[in-house]
Amino acid sequence: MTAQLNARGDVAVLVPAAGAGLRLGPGGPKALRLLAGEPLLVHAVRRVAAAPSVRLIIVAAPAADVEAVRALLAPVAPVTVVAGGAERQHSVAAALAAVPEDVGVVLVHDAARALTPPELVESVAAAVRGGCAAVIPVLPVVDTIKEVGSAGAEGPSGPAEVVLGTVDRAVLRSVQTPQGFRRDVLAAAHAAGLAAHTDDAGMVEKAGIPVTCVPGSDLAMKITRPLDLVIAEALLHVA
Ligand SMILES: Nc1ccn([C@@H]2O[C@H](COP(=O)(O)OP(=O)(O)OP(=O)(O)O)[C@@H](O)[C@H]2O)c(=O)n1
Ligand SMILES: C[C@](O)(CO)[C@H](O)COP(=O)(O)O
Repeated sequence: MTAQLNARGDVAVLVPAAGAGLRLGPGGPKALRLLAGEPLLVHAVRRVAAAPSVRLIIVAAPAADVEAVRALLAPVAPVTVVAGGAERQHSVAAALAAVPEDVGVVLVHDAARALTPPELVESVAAAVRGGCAAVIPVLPVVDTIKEVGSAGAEGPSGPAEVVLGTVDRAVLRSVQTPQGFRRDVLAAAHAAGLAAHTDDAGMVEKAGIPVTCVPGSDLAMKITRPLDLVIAEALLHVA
């Protein structure tokens, strides 16, 4: 039975939280690493649960930690916890399988984006409700972006790279979560068994479905590397 948060909400939020966090360094699964004394997953779920549209939350936890994550989240919000998979998209598929048939809007949100404000959850959900099949929050790219290739020779720190070209950043966007979908659209993309993708919108896009952008939030940064934890701690007073 799927735990309900708010019976009047129309949105299920899937929270993939089963990643190892290799880029963050040693210290166990990333979603359980502490930020100001609380696991990232607790920060993330608390903010998702504060969004009025959210009827239920399904967390994909590391398989060995399912019971521990249930106990951890019980005081935070009513959530359903399932075992995640080897890749992010397997974790999302496991959580999607637990969504009841009568939920029409499904959001997928990284536990690693622990400070994402409830307002962003609402704006993505509203865009799906307003008729968009798939919705992603985006930010402009702030650095100059180069395409590189191998120079075919060894440099001081491994194979040397050379610049092949400069990409027009005006047409590029940095993509965040939550990503929102009509439930049938997300389910069809996962059922199609597409090749590996780093985000769900990529799977939907490959299926030929239009993906709509809405403004993202600096607070929805992904905690990926050690410096990101320091930045997130500094942001806590505004997030
Ligand atoms: N098998 C996986 C891999 C990732 N994730 C989740 O997907 C989100 C985004 O992934 P990322 O930030 O890249 O996390 P990790 O895969 O844990 O990081 P790394 O690549 O550094 O190991 C995270 O909330 C992570 O827990 C997941 O549920 N299952
Ligand atoms: C889904 C995502 O957060 C969009 O930016 C991102 O692709 C997930 O991170 P990963 O490092 O690619 O797994």
